[in-house]
Amino acid sequence: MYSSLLEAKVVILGSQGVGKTSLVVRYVQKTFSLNCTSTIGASFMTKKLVVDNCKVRLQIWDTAGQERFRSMAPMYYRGANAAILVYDITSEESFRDMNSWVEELRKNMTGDLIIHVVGNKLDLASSRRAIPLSRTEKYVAETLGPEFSVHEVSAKDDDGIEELFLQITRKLVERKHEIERIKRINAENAITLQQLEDERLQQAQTSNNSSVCCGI
Ligand SMILES: Nc1nc2c(ncn2[C@@H]2O[C@H](COP(=O)(O)OP(=O)(O)OP(=O)(O)O)[C@@H](O)[C@H]2O)c(=O)[nH]1
Repeated sequence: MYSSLLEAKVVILGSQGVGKTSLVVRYVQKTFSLNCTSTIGASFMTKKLVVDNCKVRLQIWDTAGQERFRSMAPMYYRGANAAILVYDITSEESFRDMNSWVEELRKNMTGDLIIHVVGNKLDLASSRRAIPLSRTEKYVAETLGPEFSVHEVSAKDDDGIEELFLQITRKLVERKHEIERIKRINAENAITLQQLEDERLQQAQTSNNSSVCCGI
């Protein structure tokens, strides 16, 4: 018997071609393709799992890495409980880009956001590695602090992906009460905003009606 259900939002960010879609598809559908099409805007997949006696439903948002979609990203990371920042271990540029995501999230999100930095394409490490793991670990420790985690994974070889999502889910379950409290506040705020909007529309209608009366 499970104690409860936790619904949480996880967003995947990173530059074009680092393997964000491949990572999500590998985790949720257990498949991999070398011929993925580039993501347009964003899409999401759902994954259900049980961790520490808690049923969890992860809503995983896969965002587009192309520069032309960058300005849309806040729409997708808003309300996220965890973010996976992906770079490609064979690409210096994608590593630098990951840093810009860190800065953007720090500016726009609260400290509650769980952030995991992920170097993908570990299967290419022996032939084409450009970013040593020690460099990422140093960067994360100095920039984000010791509570942030670093992983190297391969969507192609299904290496490290289950472990990545398991670690994130464990943290989400630990913070379950806080996540539910924030959700309740957001829902209440949404109701208040709706009430304000209804009142505004009602007032506008009343004044329209009265101006019609005056005009007669
Ligand atoms: N060797 C190797 N190739 C990978 C791996 N993951 C993804 N790829 C390949 O990298 C390319 C890009 O993968 P995608 O998953 O589309 O990358 P993305 O980050 O979602 O790209 P955008 O949607 O354009 O942002 C594809 O050809 C994948 O097959 C991996 O772990 N190893």
